[in-house]
Amino acid sequence: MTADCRLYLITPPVLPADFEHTLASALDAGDIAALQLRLKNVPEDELLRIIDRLRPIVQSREVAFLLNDDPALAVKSGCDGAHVGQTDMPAKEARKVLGDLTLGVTCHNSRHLAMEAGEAGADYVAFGAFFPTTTKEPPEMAEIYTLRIWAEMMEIPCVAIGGINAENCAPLVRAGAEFLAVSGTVWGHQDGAAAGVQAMLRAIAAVS
Ligand SMILES: Cc1ncc(COP(=O)(O)OP(=O)(O)O)c(N)n1
Ligand SMILES: Cc1ncsc1CCOP(=O)(O)O
Ligand SMILES: [Mg+2]
Repeated sequence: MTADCRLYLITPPVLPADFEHTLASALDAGDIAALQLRLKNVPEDELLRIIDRLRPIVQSREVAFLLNDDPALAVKSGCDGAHVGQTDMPAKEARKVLGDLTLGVTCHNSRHLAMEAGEAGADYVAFGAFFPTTTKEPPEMAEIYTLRIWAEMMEIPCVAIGGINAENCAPLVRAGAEFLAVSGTVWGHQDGAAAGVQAMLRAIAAVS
């Protein structure tokens, strides 16, 4: 099953100057399902200012604006949802905080964690890291088998993440990932973020 695999962008760990412009060019380069703001160790007031700057750019393009780690701040700041990991807020609590907003949950390489996330009300589950990445030190690597079985058996959409690029994404698309979450391959693309998005979209479309 290769249809309907969409791109999910994660911001760089540190936002470069004029990121608004880069972000807009990436979002205008092709179909993007979501943008996750993922910044660590940034005080809440600064994060709120950043959200106020970036959220309209994303939401005006009908792209979901998701906040990493902090469901309460996501609600407070008008985001479309939040992504929580296993050591952030428990998924059940995150669902209560978010109401009807989108909830994504990190499940590493575990279908068991993904089942629990689904029972707690997750809108998507994320498996990874599938490939080496410099964006984060992943606690665990994930197997394509985990993704394939989940996609075959379960209705809840799954996101694949970790070191994904245009050259290595085909097996994840073939395994049934509904979304590919990428950061480095887009923001670090030698020809700019728009070219990074287009390379990913071409690679996804080429899978048959
Ligand atoms: C889509 C997506 N998948 C996984 C993660 C990782 O979340 P987490 O395990 O909480 O690690 P941090 O990203 O918070 O360092 C994610 N953010 N997004
Ligand atoms: C947030 C996160 N969680 C697991 S790997 C990863 C980093 C994804 O970024 P990249 O696409 O640059 O590997
Ligand atoms: Mg987290």
